[in-house]
Amino acid sequence: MASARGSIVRSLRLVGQHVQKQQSREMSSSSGPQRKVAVLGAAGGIGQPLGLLMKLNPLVTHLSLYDIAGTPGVAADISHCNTPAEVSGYAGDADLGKALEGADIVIIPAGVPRKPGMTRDDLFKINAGIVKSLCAAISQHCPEALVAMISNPVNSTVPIAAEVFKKAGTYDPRKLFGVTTLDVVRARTFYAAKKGLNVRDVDVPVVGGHAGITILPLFSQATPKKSLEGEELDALTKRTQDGGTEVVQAKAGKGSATLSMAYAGALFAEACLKGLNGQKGVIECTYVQSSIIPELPFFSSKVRLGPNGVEEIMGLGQITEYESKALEAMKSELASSIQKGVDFVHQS
Ligand SMILES: NC(=O)c1ccc[n+]([C@@H]2O[C@H](COP(=O)([O-])OP(=O)(O)OC[C@H]3O[C@@H](n4cnc5c(N)ncnc54)[C@H](O)[C@@H]3O)[C@@H](O)[C@H]2O)c1
Ligand SMILES: O=C(O)C[C@H](O)C(=O)O
Repeated sequence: MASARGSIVRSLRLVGQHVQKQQSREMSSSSGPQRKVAVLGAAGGIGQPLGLLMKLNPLVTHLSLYDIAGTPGVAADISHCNTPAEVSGYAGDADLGKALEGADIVIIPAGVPRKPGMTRDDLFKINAGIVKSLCAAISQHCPEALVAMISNPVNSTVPIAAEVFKKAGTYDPRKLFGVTTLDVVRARTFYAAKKGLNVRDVDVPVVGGHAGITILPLFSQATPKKSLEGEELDALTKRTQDGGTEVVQAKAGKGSATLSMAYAGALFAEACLKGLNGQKGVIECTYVQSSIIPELPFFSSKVRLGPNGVEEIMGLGQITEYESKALEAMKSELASSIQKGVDFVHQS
């Protein structure tokens, strides 16, 4: 009897804690700034779980879900979660303006994913056009928004977005990002597992771009610091670079990373929201217009985020000979992917 009463008291206490947490979340959301986040490609493999994670984020007050089809259903479903963000679903070109109007952040996972045997660059033919038309709409309806590009090939789709914005006269390089957070998420996971560390304590900067050898994890700067060299370093570097292919092969024709990408995209969007809201010390690796490697006008490195997007692009820090060789090796591929994106906008 006494133990039954004890367990009822414990359950009531847990319910009380849950309600308190919920209330404090609602207060922080209703007392904080109004923030509209738009997801373009919201009915897709990434878009759906990403929409869900953004609905759970207390910094989001309005979630706008856009796709060419299917979004009313996704929006109705997500809107039933008892968190404060208001949810709207928009489907089709005619609704794109409404989906974007007033957005603070636009996240773009629209476009086709890889199948086994394909490179990310094989997606260029289809995704370049999709990104171009979505970015034209952004420059018309929410030119001040931060734009977080997930659609592949990121190494080219970000330069495409930049050129579209330049043409429209709305380009602000501080507000355009290629989302490379999944590379960081993978590097942290693989490093923690290899070194027997608690993954929550681990960080690994990843620089360069987002395809094969252009992905360069800087394990020499990983924290907590553990010795990593020779074959072990090679294997971990390669696994991080091939993380996307590992998932594509495991899914065997049913697409590429969606759930881990939604998680990574939500982490990145939250960092952008914190920066917009004036939180200090928000640092993420992301692919942005950069001059730290002169021959690569876009490059991913640690970036400090703030109320205007990019506040500071941090240098590479001290890198090892191994990393410096890998950096040299990626340059021509990354430079030509960037140029391919630029040319696409000017030739089409
Ligand atoms: N940056 C990264 O780390 C990373 C990680 C994983 C996947 N990706 C990329 O993200 C993209 C999406 O992947 P997915 O698995 O979600 O694909 P998916 O096919 O499941 O979903 C894509 C969605 O985009 C929509 N879409 C197509 N054209 C559109 C348009 N003009 N406007 C709005 N929506 C449009 C489709 O209707 C679909 O719902 C792919 O290009 C993939 O390679 C990037
Ligand atoms: O690998 C892909 O095609 C998707 C994505 O870029 C990833 O890294 O998982």
